[in-house]
Amino acid sequence: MSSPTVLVHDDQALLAEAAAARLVTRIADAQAARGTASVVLTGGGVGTAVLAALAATGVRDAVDWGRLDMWWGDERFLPSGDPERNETGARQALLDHVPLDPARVHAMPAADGPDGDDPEAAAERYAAELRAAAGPGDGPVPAFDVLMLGVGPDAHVASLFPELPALRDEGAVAAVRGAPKPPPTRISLTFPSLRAADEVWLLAAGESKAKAIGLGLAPDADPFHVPCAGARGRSRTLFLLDRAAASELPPGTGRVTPS
Ligand SMILES: O=C1O[C@H](COP(=O)(O)O)[C@@H](O)[C@H](O)[C@H]1O
Repeated sequence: MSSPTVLVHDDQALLAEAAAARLVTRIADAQAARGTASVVLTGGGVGTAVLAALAATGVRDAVDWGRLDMWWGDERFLPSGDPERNETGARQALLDHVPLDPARVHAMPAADGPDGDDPEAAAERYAAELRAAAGPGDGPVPAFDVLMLGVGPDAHVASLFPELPALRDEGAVAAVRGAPKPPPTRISLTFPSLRAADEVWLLAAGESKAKAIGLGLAPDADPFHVPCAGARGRSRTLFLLDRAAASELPPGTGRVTPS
């Protein structure tokens, strides 16, 4: 697992634009090297802003959208098209505006999907889809090129909330019940799946995230209590922050301030 690097931008708008530009480069590099790329999307304010920034930038044409797999780190277990679903936000912000191959858009099952209102079965279905896409050298999930995560004020990432059993789930995908943030029922990649990504990017903006980010970067943080401390990429972990979210970093945290 990689140690985090912290990058601080002036505000959320700049953070979203910079992350979008970074994402284009990372996808284009992977496609140049292997012919294909895979990205894991997040819901939440900054995650959706990054997708909207990507849709708005001319350099989006540097991506071969037909050779990109899109996955999700978590989903609110609601009916298809519900405005609270992370998928709905991602489609509106980006996916409806670029020529993706629909077969490579791997949305998590909805509560009115093939498994009905059964999040455990839906989680197992998504795990099977991930397993089927994994390469020979991979584990139970593909080696994603980039996995993005929003960070909640309680330090949750994906739908891994502090002290819930999903944090200790050794499978690839967990059903989550009793989430403190609505809706209570969700589906989430587990820590082992998040850590399969080559690069993990944690995105946070605003003062309400400062404490969680500070705790997540503390050297002795326990991911069971501070989930964002447990999300790390194999090659690289980036904390992409705005100034407000970076206002409570632990003393001695190295940071890069590009703007
Ligand atoms: O519920 C969720 O929240 C987080 C963070 O959202 P934010 O609006 O506070 O940035 C998000 O990353 C996650 O995917 C989502 O399901």
